[in-house]
Amino acid sequence: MARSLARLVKGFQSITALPAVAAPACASLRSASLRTMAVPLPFSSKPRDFSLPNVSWGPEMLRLYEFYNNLCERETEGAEKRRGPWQRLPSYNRSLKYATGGVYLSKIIQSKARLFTRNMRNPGAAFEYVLFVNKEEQRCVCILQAGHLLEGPPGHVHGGAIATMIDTVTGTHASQLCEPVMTANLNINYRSPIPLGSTVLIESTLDRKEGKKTYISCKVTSTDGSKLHTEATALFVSISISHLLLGG
Ligand SMILES: CCCCCCCCCCCCCCCC(=O)SCCNC(=O)CCNC(=O)[C@H](O)C(C)(C)COP(=O)(O)OP(=O)(O)OC[C@H]1O[C@@H](n2cnc3c(N)ncnc32)[C@H](O)[C@@H]1OP(=O)(O)O
Repeated sequence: MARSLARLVKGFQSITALPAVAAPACASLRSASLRTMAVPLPFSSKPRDFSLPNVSWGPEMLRLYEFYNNLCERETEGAEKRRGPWQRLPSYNRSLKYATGGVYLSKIIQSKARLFTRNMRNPGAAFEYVLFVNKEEQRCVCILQAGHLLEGPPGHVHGGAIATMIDTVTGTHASQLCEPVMTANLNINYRSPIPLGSTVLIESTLDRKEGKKTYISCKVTSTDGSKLHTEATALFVSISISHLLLGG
């Protein structure tokens, strides 16, 4: 048990320590790099980074991706590239594979476990999103393109899917500030429906930290900011990895 705990902690550390990175800009995406980044090699040993553009991304998703991706690099006077204020967060669809030898879950469950928001094989069918974090401003921005399988009310995104994305964005933001954390409380006000297939912005800001507690606010808007779709507040509580293993 102690050995598997150590393996799990090491695994989680390696996942959360994965560097946030800037990716190539969109101009080149339409050509060679889109092909190489979007389509995972069938037998690649590298995990696929789901936050990179793929063929399903529409023009608005690509435009915003390019906008924030450009902010990930700052050009100095000597035309040198330096790290900018924003960082793109890579996103993978499984954590257990890299985290543990599998003591507390059956091998079958463990081998099949996938991150809820990254479990669709068809690009564009459900959650297409990329997160950028600005550590100086303690802000996080997610660009979401909501696919046709997320329908709730006819032609619009399901409230549970919106809640999932808010939890994902605020949770990722909180774990950037003080990892690991779990959602203790999530309050959501749905203000206007999100059309299926549309691209929206999900912005998360740190309200305050009090010991083990991290309070975060979040809003979902149209990409030009003119329409407020959803507002939320969330509380995250810092946990130890054994909390997950021993069932809280
Ligand atoms: C792990 C790393 C993975 C990395 C891989 C990356 C993967 C890619 C990222 C994707 C990101 C997805 C992010 C999804 C994040 C989830 O969805 S998590 C899943 C949903 N959440 C849960 O299942 C949590 C279930 N609840 C629990 O486990 C426990 O209740 C909690 C939340 C950990 C709290 O534990 P606890 O023992 O009650 O904590 P305790 O020390 O008693 O309380 C601490 C403080 O919090 C307060 N508090 C606790 N609960 C509440 C509450 N509900 N309301 C108000 N206050 C509360 C207490 O009053 C206390 O306050 P103070 O007395 O200190 O002032």
